Amino acid sequence: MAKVGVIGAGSWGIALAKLLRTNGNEVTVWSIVEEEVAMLRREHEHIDKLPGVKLPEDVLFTTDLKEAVTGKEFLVLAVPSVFTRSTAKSMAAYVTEGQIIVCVAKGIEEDTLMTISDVVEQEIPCADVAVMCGPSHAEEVGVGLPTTVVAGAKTESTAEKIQDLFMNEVFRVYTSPDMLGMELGGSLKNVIALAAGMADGLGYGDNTKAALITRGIAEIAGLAVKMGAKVETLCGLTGIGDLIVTCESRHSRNRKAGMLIGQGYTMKQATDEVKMVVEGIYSAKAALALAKKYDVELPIIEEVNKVLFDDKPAKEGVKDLMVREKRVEHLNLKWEN
Ligand SMILES: NC(=O)c1ccc[n+]([C@@H]2O[C@H](COP(=O)([O-])OP(=O)(O)OC[C@H]3O[C@@H](n4cnc5c(N)ncnc54)[C@H](O)[C@@H]3O)[C@@H](O)[C@H]2O)c1
Ligand SMILES: O=P(O)(O)OC[C@H](O)CO
Repeated sequence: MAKVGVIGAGSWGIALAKLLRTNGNEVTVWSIVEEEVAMLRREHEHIDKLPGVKLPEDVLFTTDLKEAVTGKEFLVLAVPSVFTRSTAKSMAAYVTEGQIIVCVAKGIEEDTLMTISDVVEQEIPCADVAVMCGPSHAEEVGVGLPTTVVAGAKTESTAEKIQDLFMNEVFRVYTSPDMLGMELGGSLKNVIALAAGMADGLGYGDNTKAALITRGIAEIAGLAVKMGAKVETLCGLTGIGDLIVTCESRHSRNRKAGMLIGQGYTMKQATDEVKMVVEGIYSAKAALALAKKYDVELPIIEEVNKVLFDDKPAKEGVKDLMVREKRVEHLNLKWEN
């Protein structure tokens, strides 16, 4: 049994807090939002973001970051990516050497183009910073449906500690040394999910969706591998696995936002309707900036940016993808004759 602080009380933080308590750990959940903590103390349930998922009565809730961080062997950082730096900065005063921080948010910092784990490491250099991601919607983890994820860390021993902490008969955790590949897969899939949602909103079919998923992973892998990630990671749970779930699931926030945009909502109207964080909107610009920096073509992600930020109708975006200059499927495959 370990002492764990879950930092962030949105749907993912709450689902993981329940899982960690079920595994026998002592769990304290922190939120910056006072009303949220009051509601969680009263209801033992996040009635807005994860309704129907009751937390054991002995899970503690606090707005005091010092209380949530001090003396915990593991800190699970579950705030949306835009709040990662500010939250890590505030945590830094209380974190001590060797505490393991498991980053579970998915994003790329827009100004610096840094991954979440790099941001946390910059703000809290004494911590052992790791990541955990994969195809895992809070709504399903919260009710114990079989789920698989990957724990990535700089050392095998840390990855295995995280594996042991979270793993149970309905939550299978693999390990990986490729944190970069995991984080890029997890962040960039959200941008493709917006495109998949737009296709749904436009009334397009399964062929369109399959095309977006497969050409989407080709875009993600092309960029990620050029940045130093391993191709195996993009073929695994945190690459194609997470992309499939986010493009297909009724729980997907990014797909839902895209669908509403495809139906004619503005970006603001769509995110207001979804209510939970739509990370792909933040990662879209960062992805384009990375593509420029690493000289990689990202046609789907480029069109998503135009729809989100230049008011281009989604239908025109799809058409422009279809009539791009003709080409081979894989640039590295050549005819021998
Ligand atoms: N929900 C999922 O199924 C899921 C699964 C895997 C990964 N993730 C990732 O986890 C992260 C969190 O997602 P979520 O779905 O829990 O989000 P959410 O929208 O449900 O929750 C957001 C939470 O952030 C916190 N918050 C609000 N303002 C803040 C501030 N100024 N500073 C710090 N914290 C603040 C609050 O606790 C709020 O409830 C995202 O990066 C998401 O991609 C989510
Ligand atoms: O699928 P979404 O858009 O809800 O994103 C949340 C998580 O990244 C799912 O793995």
